[in-house]
Amino acid sequence: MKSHMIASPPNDPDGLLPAAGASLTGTVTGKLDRRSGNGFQPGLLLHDLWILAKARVVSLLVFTAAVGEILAPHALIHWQAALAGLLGIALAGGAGGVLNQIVEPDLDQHMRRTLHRPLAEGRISRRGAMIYAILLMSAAITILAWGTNPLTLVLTLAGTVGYGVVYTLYLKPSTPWNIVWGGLAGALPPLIGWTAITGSIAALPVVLVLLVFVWTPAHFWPLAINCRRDYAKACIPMLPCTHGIDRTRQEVLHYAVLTWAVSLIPAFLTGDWIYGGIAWLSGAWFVGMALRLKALPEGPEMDQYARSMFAYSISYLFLLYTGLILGRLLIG
Ligand code: HEM
Ligand SMILES: CC(C)=CCC/C(C)=C/CC/C(C)=C/COP(=O)(O)OP(=O)(O)O
Repeated sequence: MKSHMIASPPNDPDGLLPAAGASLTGTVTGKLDRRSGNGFQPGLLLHDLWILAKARVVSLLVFTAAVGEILAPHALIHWQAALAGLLGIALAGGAGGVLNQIVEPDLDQHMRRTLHRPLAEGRISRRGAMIYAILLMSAAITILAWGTNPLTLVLTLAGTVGYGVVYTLYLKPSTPWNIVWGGLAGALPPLIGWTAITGSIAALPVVLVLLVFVWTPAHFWPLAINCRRDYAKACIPMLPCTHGIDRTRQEVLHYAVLTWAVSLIPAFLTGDWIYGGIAWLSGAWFVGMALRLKALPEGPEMDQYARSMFAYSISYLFLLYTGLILGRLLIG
């Protein structure tokens, strides 16, 4: 199935990758885990369900959907559809995260970032996780069917299936461009938010989808550079493993510039100069980071900087979408 050669991992010299139990979403799991011999702990179960649903990632998905809703005409009048849309996306996004982890416990065990996840450590069974995914998805479908419209329901289902099935099962193990196409699922929420209110598609939310779509590679590949040895060990053909670090840094720069350019389109569409200013400045910083990442010699400093760029990518997307709301509130 794999047509891409994965470089064998060099001896791991770095204290750069997160320590065991210190994944971005797994820090607390690591701590709780050491107490898990003490019988059933509801707090631990709740935390595991939170991790399984990738709740922190989902929170940004929901935020981008909320911005799609706020930008739609007459959002306040349709507040019930707005609420149903956000709840549906949160539940369906969570189901996508659970499906992803049901497929990948073996892979997760090989990566320090993910080895303390509930399925990887066997605290939750595949069957239990599948029941959880079905419950989340059933709730999402019920709420979206009741409170929104068929287009919103179909787009949300496409997001869950696109991430939980197409990306996880087919793209991720087979091509280094997995996240470019897989990112489309995670890019849909601003459009889903818009359709929840209007029931139709328009240019502005499509540009907002394009924005998250082109942002995703520059969001993820710096982390993949940082975690490349673990990806190689797990035989996942991520770009730094198949095409090397230099090519990956070049692609990060391409996508950072593309994201900067696409981020300016909404300013032209809406005439919103507050957003335009925020997009220009925060995008220039992102491109600056990509340039510095490219210039650094390979080694611990570059690995550390790659992780900083990954962290900034999240703040950057949050800033852009906050800028869109600010502009709408202040300029109208
Ligand atoms: C295929 C597309 C994507 C890939 C491969 C990807 C990959 C990742 C990875 C591997 C992490 C680290 C998670 C962890 O350690 O548990 C992460 C974190 C994160 N991602 Fe993405 N991501 C993608 C799309 C998105 C999208 C579309 C959004 C939101 C719009 C997003 C928002 C976030 C956030 C907020 C975090 C931080 C989570 C935390 O702090 O725990 N990602 N991403
Ligand atoms: C509209 C809708 C419902 C969309 C759902 C889409 C969704 C949940 C996208 C999240 C993207 C994400 C967390 C990728 C992680 O990649 P990975 O799985 O390779 O990372 P990992 O190594 O941390 O598991």
